[in-house]
Amino acid sequence: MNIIKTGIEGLVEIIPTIYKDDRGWFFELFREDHFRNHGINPKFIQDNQSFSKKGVVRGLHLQLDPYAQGKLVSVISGKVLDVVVDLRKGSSTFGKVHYCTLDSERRNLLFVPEGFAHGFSALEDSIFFYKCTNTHHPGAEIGIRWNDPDLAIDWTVKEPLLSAKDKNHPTLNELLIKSVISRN
Ligand SMILES: Cc1cn([C@H]2C[C@H](O)[C@@H](COP(=O)(O)OP(=O)(O)O[C@H]3O[C@@H](C)C(=O)[C@@H](O)[C@H]3O)O2)c(=O)[nH]c1=O
Repeated sequence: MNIIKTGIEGLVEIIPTIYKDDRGWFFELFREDHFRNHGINPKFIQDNQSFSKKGVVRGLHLQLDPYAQGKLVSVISGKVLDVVVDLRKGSSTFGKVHYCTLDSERRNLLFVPEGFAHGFSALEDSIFFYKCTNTHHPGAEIGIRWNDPDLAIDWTVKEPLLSAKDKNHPTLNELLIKSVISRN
């Protein structure tokens, strides 16, 4: 397992070692001790799976404190473009967007710390799997508009299929003005 730093503190990509033999293959999806060696100590308490048809965009989502969720995200089948935005109060990379393609050949994973908005676009029909450090609290959930002009995220899909909820989120700037999110 190779844990690679991104340009954003605490956000790491994990490249597992895949052991192949005549029966098939094996890999370690999560190792607490390996994460700890990199100064990351997530305590996962919920696992989720979703299936998305090619062209679906889910996001951008986050839960506010005290229900913030760190997420270890991956795909079981298919390929997605995973997108995160650092919205941690006081972060030197506040507002920075990070892209990571997750695919079921490399079986790479992204660990997204608490305080990031998260979303993905399905580049193929994909089963998405993620571990969370907090349980689902709908009352603490907020969303940011997928096509926020300031974030200008390139989801690489032409006409995304979105949930009704995801079509109507405010922009990051609107959330900053209302102090739902603060930079400092
Ligand atoms: C996220 C979630 C949803 N649900 C229910 C609520 C709803 O009826 C149905 C679908 O929910 P959503 O439309 O919010 O699902 P989805 O759009 O897949 O939401 C997810 O998107 C990605 C990008 C994330 O980062 C996740 O944290 C989560 O917000 O599932 C749960 O029961 N538990 C959960 O943990």
